[in-house]
Amino acid sequence: MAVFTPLTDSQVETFLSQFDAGSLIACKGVPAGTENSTFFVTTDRRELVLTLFEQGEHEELPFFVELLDYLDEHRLPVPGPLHDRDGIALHSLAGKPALLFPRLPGKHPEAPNLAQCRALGDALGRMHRVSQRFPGHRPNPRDLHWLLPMHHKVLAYLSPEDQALMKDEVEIYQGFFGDAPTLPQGAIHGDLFRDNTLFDGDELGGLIDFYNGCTGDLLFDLAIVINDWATEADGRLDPARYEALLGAYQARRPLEESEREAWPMMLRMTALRYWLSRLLVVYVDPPAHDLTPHDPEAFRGVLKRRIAEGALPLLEAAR
Ligand SMILES: Nc1ncnc2c1ncn2[C@@H]1O[C@H](COP(=O)(O)OP(=O)(O)OP(=O)(O)O)[C@@H](O)[C@H]1O
Ligand SMILES: N[C@@H](CCO)C(=O)O
Repeated sequence: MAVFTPLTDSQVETFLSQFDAGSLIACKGVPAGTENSTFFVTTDRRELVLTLFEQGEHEELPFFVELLDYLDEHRLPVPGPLHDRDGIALHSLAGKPALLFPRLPGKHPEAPNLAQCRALGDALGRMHRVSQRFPGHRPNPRDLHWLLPMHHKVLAYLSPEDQALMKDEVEIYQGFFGDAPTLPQGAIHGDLFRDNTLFDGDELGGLIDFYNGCTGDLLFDLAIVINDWATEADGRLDPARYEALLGAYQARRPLEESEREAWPMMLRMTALRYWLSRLLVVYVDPPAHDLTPHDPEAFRGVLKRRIAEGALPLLEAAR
């Protein structure tokens, strides 16, 4: 159930007629996704994805279009939005902002193998190389500046032990990142979980769902990826997936010394970022629809592991 706004064929036909993308054969709502209405659209020329933006800050949509255009121009595997005959990508449909994308091949990897981890590390490394020159700007909405005020909102729902854990951690990040040198900056995906990628076998079909995209620490993106892609259900890092992903990443963009120093702390901070965002969904701001929220406990577990065990060693870049 991720069609919050149903569309008629005639609405979609009129919408499509503005683009050079062929005429409508079929339009089917996509059940996955929790935030936007997504449709798979088949025309006589190609397969497309139509997204209606149901929530979020619509004034930020031009940033996402610019970012996807930029990455697409640099040959990254992302769905570059289609522009109409006047060069405009962002439209309105059924009263909602709408974008049309190419449909990328593949499905989300549930248990990624090493080849898939290498492919993802390679793509993210390439993306971060070019994204450092991306001219757009959108401050990271989920960095330490967000953790500081937001963690107070969930404390009342936590056990005394978890309250202490969360408060202590946020204080440690403040001390650490407050004194640390600025880390390499650029445009980041901001939520590159397995379900925001598509794989056709071992081949990466694409990175999707850039609506957490922003500019900030590149290392933040990489830590989110490791905490999802190279982590067991009990929060433990999987050494083989960790090395495959980081080796491929660093072959494209070797980490700088400042990043290597910040790495264990960044893994902790991004684990807490998801523990907190998931707690907020469960207790503070539940969505109107009845989809099962993601489990906050999983990221509490990741955080506790990272605190107890640190990061695995960061090998030198494979050259
Ligand atoms: N360009 C694309 N090519 C192929 N499939 C796509 C594309 N964009 C989206 N999808 C499919 O549609 C689903 C929902 O899209 P998306 O993740 O953008 O929605 P969402 O509502 O923002 O979801 P989320 O809960 O992940 O934030 C994806 O899981 C994927 O299966
Ligand atoms: N990737 C997020 C949900 C979408 O923002 C999570 O796993 O909590």
